[in-house]
Amino acid sequence: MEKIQQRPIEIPQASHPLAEVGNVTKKVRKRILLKDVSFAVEQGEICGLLGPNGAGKTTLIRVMTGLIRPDSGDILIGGRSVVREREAAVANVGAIVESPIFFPYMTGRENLDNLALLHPNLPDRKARKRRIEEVLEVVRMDKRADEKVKTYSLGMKQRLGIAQALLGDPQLLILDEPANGLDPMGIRELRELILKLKTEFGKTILVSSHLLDELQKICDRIVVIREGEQVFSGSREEMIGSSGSLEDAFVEMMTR
Ligand SMILES: Nc1ncnc2c1ncn2[C@@H]1O[C@H](COP(=O)(O)OP(=O)(O)OP(=O)(O)O)[C@@H](O)[C@H]1O
Repeated sequence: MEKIQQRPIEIPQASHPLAEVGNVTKKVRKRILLKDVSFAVEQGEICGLLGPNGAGKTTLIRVMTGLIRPDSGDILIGGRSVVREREAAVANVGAIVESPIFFPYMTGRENLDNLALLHPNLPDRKARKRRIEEVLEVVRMDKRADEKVKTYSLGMKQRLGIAQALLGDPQLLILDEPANGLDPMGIRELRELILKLKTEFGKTILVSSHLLDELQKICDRIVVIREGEQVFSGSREEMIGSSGSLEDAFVEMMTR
């Protein structure tokens, strides 16, 4: 039988990459949603994913979390292939893709209890209970955990979403537009939480947002996509360059 020749996947070199996106292409019917996207996120970094509406950010996140398969290319998380060994690769990922969904008539703790049942590394009740208390404390929801989710503010729901993403103690957190709809206090709390997850808990975080001021405050690395194509990947300083701010650099990049 003739062997199918596969193009080698070119993964950019970084010193300790935790997530490596290599030549990812995704099509739906004839439409190309992602075209040859490649970048790496190093251990302990916060990477901002930017792009105008419809650029393909959520699609990329869905591919990275194994929710949809790329047509070509692959993603390695901690060296495991999302395409070939999906379960092992995504065991190391916690994500909020679009809005986190909870049962509104159950309390925050009850919702986490339900979700913790799905985690292979939380096999017994005692381990689940301990982990739920830990994550509630990390996101500062421990005092409100016994109230029904329907009474929570959007900021509290987002924090509970992050608690859910942390249940399996993943190295990589992927947050798709977590600041959407939050008020200034909620945005500040979210920023402090994301920075705490990096500095105190050593998490690596990929976060998409349209709030460029926020991304400028928290990100080490920036990836920009437009119409499915990666137009930039580099440090925050390289992106800002002489523009003065991430917003100015982004607008210049989009209007070039
Ligand atoms: N299953 C699908 N079938 C066809 N088109 C799709 C599908 N999923 C996404 N798209 C299209 O792909 C493009 C990229 O969508 P995506 O949601 O990834 O963009 P985005 O960068 O996250 O946008 P936004 O900033 O508005 O959230 C959009 O034009 C969208 O309509």
